[in-house]
Amino acid sequence: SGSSAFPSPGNASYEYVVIGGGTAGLAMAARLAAAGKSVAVVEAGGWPTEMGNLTTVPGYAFSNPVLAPVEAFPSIPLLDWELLSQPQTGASNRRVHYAAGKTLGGTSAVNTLAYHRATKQTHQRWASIAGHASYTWDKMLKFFVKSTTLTPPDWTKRASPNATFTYDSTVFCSSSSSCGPLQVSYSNWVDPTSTWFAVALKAIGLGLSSVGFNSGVLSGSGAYTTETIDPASATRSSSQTSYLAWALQNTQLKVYNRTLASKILFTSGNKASGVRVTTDGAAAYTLTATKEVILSAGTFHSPQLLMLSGIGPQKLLTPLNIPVVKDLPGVGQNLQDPIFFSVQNGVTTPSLASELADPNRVAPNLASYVNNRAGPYSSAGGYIAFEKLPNSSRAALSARTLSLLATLPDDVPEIEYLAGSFAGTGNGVTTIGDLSAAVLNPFSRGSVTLASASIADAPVIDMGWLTDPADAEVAVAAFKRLRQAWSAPALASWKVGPEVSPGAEAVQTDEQMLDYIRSNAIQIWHASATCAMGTDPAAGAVVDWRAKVFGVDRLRVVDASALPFALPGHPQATIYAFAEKIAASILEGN
Ligand SMILES: Cc1cc2nc3c(=O)[nH]c(=O)nc-3n(C[C@H](O)[C@H](O)[C@H](O)COP(=O)(O)OP(=O)(O)OC[C@H]3O[C@@H](n4cnc5c(N)ncnc54)[C@H](O)[C@@H]3O)c2cc1C
Repeated sequence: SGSSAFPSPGNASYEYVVIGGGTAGLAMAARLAAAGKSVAVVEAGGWPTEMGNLTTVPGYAFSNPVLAPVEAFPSIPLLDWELLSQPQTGASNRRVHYAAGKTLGGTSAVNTLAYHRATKQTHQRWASIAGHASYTWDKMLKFFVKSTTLTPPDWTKRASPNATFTYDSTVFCSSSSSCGPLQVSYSNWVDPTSTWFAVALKAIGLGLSSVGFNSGVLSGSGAYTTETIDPASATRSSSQTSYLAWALQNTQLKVYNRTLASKILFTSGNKASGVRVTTDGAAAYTLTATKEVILSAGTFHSPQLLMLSGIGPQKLLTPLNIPVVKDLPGVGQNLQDPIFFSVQNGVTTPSLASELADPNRVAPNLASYVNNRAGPYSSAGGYIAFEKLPNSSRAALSARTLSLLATLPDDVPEIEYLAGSFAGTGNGVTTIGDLSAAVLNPFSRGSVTLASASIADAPVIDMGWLTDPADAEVAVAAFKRLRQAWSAPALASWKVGPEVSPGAEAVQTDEQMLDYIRSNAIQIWHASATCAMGTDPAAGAVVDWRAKVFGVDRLRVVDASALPFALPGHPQATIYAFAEKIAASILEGN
């Protein structure tokens, strides 16, 4: 079926073959196809709507069972790779399920929708590590702009006391011709708990930002974050609903979904020449790439595919009898995974979680969503704040930790605070307010390695949580900040009863705090840098500034794995912009 966008399985040839129809992969594929290139995208999963409304309705984003970070996690094979980590030696030896989207849209179809950008000096740091000025904020801004369309907040629907704010629209497109497919807007409902958390965070010094978190400034304030929500329908905007939907209408892009890539093929001279794939587990075939193979399989699967194809640490490949195409020691190493943990109290207000859990609220909330695209179902939460720890917290840090933190640029926050909630526990309490802190710049390092030489076996994942003592010290300092925020006098009328978790009695000393964190911290789902960008492959870099893999030809890695380090905060905005940048670079002949 040569004219269909969804070709039948069988050998075929394209200029570009993109492995992974996820966040970065669909943006890459759409841009190359829009320029008239012949492009195929290979995606292991199907369509996110195979799980009904779960991936579509913003209110479900946080209650999606796919998020469960526990060993006994629910199986959702239509959406999730079902990855389970190695025991985390720094985190009570827990094995953790790590969600990763297995569907068109990839992880953009299962994430929790927060959209914001990194800081100006983060981009300067990226440019220095990549050895190329094109990663500076000023040079990257056009790609953030090109990937998105911003819709201002709908103040009628958001009508809620104390929840107005200002923001910077100049960092988004100004005319439809310069706008991109990803929809960025604000929830059409304000969770009352988040307005209280805004008060709490203000009490510890983090007032409301006047520009929001898309202008290259994060540290020192809170903000209602933009989200990847299409305001017209109040539904999730993923790379599938945005870039792919557009490309299917406007380009000749070919999509091989339910198709697993097992190996990148090379011709003599280490030139990538195509990809071995299988659709629905049937006979393998080859998609030839006459120009390039672009690997966008994500933080866990991009290094897996590189290693299965002979590119990686020789000492790991040889024992598995994988012929080495290129000994590249950094592949799968350098994994950086921010963790977060919370302090919880009963509170008097309803919240997103309690609204969705209350049987008496289902009918009115559904009516509001269906008829008016408003109410809790239209919302994915959204108050966050960033800071560098204040001097009062730094006083407790060791010299080593302080010197490690001093290697980060001045404007890079160390902690992110997130306002969340759970449905309540009885005793008259209907909502548990959940204030979390994330340690944004882990010094611990994890890895992705192989269990076998076969794609049938999941990659072996070790996030390395809290194995560097600096992360443990910063985590304890952040935990104390959470309690400071909760003890703000302004919250007295809102809080109900004693601290629910971990409990004021049970956790008092630094040691007890660290024990609690080791036993309860979870990932904030931002693992990255397993095929890190840099200039020196001997020092662990896997790709250069063009995202080209060192030591081979015609192969790039474009996704969260190619980021040089953990970005401060939520990465999807930057991953889309990164894909736009490399697509532009390819089209310019770089
Ligand atoms: C639960 C969760 C919540 C998150 N919340 C947020 C948030 O609120 N804001 C934010 O900014 N970020 C968030 N993130 C992080 C962000 O969504 C991811 O970092 C980002 O989507 C990763 O994009 P990617 O292109 O690297 O990979 P993905 O989007 O995961 O794409 C990889 C694609 O490759 C496919 N693939 C893999 N292996 C193969 C193979 N062998 N053959 C064929 N196809 C293959 C996968 O199925 C997938 O579609 C969240 C992540 C998770 C898991």
